[in-house]
Amino acid sequence: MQWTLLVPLKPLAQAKSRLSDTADDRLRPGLALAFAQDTVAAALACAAVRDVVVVTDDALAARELAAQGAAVVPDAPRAGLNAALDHAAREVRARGAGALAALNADLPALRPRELARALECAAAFPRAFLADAAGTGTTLLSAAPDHALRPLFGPDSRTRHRASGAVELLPDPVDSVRQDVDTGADLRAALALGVGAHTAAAAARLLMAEQ
Ligand SMILES: Nc1nc2c(ncn2[C@@H]2O[C@H](COP(=O)(O)OP(=O)(O)OP(=O)(O)O)[C@@H](O)[C@H]2O)c(=O)[nH]1
Ligand SMILES: C=C(OP(=O)(O)O)C(=O)O
Repeated sequence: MQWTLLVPLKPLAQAKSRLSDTADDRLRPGLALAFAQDTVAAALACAAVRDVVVVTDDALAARELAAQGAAVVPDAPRAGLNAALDHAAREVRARGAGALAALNADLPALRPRELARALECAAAFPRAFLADAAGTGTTLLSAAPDHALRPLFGPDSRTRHRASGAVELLPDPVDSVRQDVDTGADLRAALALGVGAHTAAAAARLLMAEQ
């Protein structure tokens, strides 16, 4: 099965607010963009992915991610993450997309093969999801062709996605797909897994600023 991935991204100036004790206002937007660039690069390199559609209103991120090969859908509802995903899912389905998955933009250690493994498991179910490394959230939510995505991201989304009937995926280790970065500790965990080039450069700038 070939997938269309929806990658939602907040305006960079507001993104990753929980990283404010790790990266100040001058560095945090660049860090959020770097996470998204590494996420999109790995997604585009995944053999199971047909296309990557970034859902954002951020002009700089839209330009940079389009240059990598992603399509961009504006966050027209401007009513939060789930509304943005619902809107983008309708748009891409109207243009003929089949299997869909929402994938967070904060997965800087993402490995194409691990993403392929998670999507391969997801292909067996109408709707499925992958829990994040912390165990309470969700990094990926999938919908087979002809099934609505029905995103329920946010606090305790693992429980909410399960309660909605989505099947929890338990693939062989896919740590890089689960390791979202919300906090400084998450960033250290992602760096230990091995991040993409954009995040490596942004993390080096963080270290320089600390000295
Ligand atoms: N398009 C769009 N994306 C969103 C919105 N809210 C969150 N996202 C994205 O959804 C994904 C998961 O969100 P979070 O992990 O909470 O990221 P965040 O909102 O930047 O982080 P915090 O500010 O710390 O809550 C990230 O890729 C965000 O950029 C929204 O309102 N619109
Ligand atoms: C929006 C989510 O991400 P986070 O927990 O990283 O805020 C979620 O897990 O549903």
